[in-house]
Amino acid sequence: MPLFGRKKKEPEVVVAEPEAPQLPPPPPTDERGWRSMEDHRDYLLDQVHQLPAFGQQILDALDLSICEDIESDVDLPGFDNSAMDGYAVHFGDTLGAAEDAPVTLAVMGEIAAGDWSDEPLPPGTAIKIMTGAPIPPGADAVVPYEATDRGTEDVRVFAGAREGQHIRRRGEDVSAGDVMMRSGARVGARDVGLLAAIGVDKVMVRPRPRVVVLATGSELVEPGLALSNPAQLYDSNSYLLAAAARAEGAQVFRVGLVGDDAEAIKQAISDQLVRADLIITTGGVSQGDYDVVKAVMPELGLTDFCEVAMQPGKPQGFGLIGEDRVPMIMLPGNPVSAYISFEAFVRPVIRKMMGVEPLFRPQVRAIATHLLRSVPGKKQFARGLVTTDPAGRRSVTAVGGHGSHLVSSMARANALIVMDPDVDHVPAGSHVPVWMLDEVS
Ligand SMILES: Nc1nc2c(c(=O)[nH]1)N[C@H]1C(S)=C(S)[C@@H](COP(=O)(O)OP(=O)(O)OC[C@H]3O[C@@H](n4cnc5c(N)ncnc54)[C@H](O)[C@@H]3O)O[C@H]1N2
Ligand code: MOO
Repeated sequence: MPLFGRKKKEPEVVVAEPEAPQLPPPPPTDERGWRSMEDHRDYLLDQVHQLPAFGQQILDALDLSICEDIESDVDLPGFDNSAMDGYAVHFGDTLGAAEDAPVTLAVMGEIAAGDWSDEPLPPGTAIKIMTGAPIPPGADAVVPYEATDRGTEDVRVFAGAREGQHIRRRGEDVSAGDVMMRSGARVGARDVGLLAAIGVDKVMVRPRPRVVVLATGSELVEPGLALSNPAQLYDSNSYLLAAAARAEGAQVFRVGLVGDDAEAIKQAISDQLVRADLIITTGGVSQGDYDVVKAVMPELGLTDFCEVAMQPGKPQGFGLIGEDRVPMIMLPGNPVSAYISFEAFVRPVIRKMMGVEPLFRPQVRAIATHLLRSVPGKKQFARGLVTTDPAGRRSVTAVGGHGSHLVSSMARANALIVMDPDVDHVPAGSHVPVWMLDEVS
């Protein structure tokens, strides 16, 4: 065979199939195939991100998380000024003044709040001064009107003044360069006042997440309308979740109801993607023949349906939906399950998006007023009513039963009693962990 006539073999080019996008590997499960509440929560938190900060007018920044340290450019007060309506004087001129031995001083004029003059106050004289007006050079005390005869040409002073009395000093409240707010703090009403006082009109904050809330279920009816048969019921979940999300600071769009119809659900979710940072649905995530959410959502994005070792709230769904991978949390339909799932999963997600700490409800301890029973193998969330005695000791009483449909006892509760999967009961008089639902954090 001619040496040079042999054709070199072309190396075979192997083109790798592009990998289909996937959610990160889910957390481990137990022998029943269930995950822990904490693992599922952390799995969701890992897949959502803080929203980018933007400049917001201070009043509209209320309740949002600030993303910059705010240093004051100014002193507060910005100048020495009077704390009283009265007369600025040299305190030495008033020594020994008394009701029966007044000191008389010539009045040089008047200074109102907002007036400014470099003119020093001559010794032996006084000048009328209003609250907030600048102290003239040389003056070192203010005598309030009540200790004078309120004279306009001359004034009689009936009490000796102390050096510096009723003078508010420049910088005694804030010095230029002081840090007023730290990045990560939540802007409260008093912060808004302080920001305005130092002349700041806009701050960098994380926005309110736009949260779309949608209920699924053909049996549901909008409150205010008539039920057309006894098997129908009012949609309470979308209101409950919308209210809970709004209370956390989200900008909520409550879309309302969609029936158990695959096309209608796909259409409704697709329509909402454009305005959502987070979508929350309820219903249709369990094993039922009409649990359509679970069936159709994989067509719209990356999804994860699972069972969590908790009660209520066992069936859960999560997705990153559409081209923009909008996070979607699909909660169970039972109203108590939906709410407890909100507390366990949605609230921390909203807080992460807003950059608000702490992400989780602080777990505090309360004394059980009676025997509490739990279902071992699941983290149990019972509805509780916590009372606090004058010494600050909390006691908790369960309200209602464990049923996930008991909405009235949920409304009466102010706490969730948390019993870990290894707990089957808590004796009366023992401490039990609770999440306080109405405390602002
Ligand atoms: N065979 C099984 N059945 C069920 C299981 C299971 O593991 N195997 N899990 C149960 C658990 S736990 C829960 S929680 C529910 C969750 O079911 P879905 O998410 O599919 O919810 P639905 O079936 O749509 O509704 C359940 C229940 O809640 C009422 N509901 C629904 N939406 C609303 C609303 N917006 N407002 C008020 N009430 C609502 C609905 O009428 C049903 O009564 O599944 C169990 N079944
Ligand atoms: O988890 Mo279901 O939420 O037990 O009623």
